[in-house]
Amino acid sequence: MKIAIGNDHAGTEYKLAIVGLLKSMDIEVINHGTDGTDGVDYADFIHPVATDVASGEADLGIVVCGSGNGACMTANKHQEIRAALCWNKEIVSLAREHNNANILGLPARFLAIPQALEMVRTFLDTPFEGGRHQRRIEKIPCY
Ligand SMILES: O=C(CO)[C@H](O)[C@H](O)[C@H](O)COP(=O)(O)O
Repeated sequence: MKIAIGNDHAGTEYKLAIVGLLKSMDIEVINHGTDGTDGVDYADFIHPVATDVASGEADLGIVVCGSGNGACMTANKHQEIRAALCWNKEIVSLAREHNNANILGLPARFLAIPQALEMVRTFLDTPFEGGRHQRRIEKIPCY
């Protein structure tokens, strides 16, 4: 499995913790985020994640910014992307089971790091249910 990850300055500490978790699981990581804490513009670091997931270069993506909104809004501009802004592991499960989310969006300023790591594990472990949800997600990119 290969994961693309991106973040702005608000998400750096979280991104580094997530990369550590993924590497401990022998998961390959493509790091498109800033590794610093100087202010940057999230879109510059999130579009490459969405491009990797959309092209199949990465299996899934993870994006992190302060609220998670800017990161998800950016990723969701790509037709093939379903980026889900999540704030607990139950929402993450639903984002995978019902929405087949291919990018997890995390709001760093509203999560503790252990909680974010648990959400990442849930994102990776939870399969899409298909069925009625397949029909529904096929209607998302129509407009
Ligand atoms: O873009 C965002 C909001 O959707 C992110 O939360 C950013 O991380 C945030 O706006 C950064 O804010 P800052 O005041 O420039 O640190």
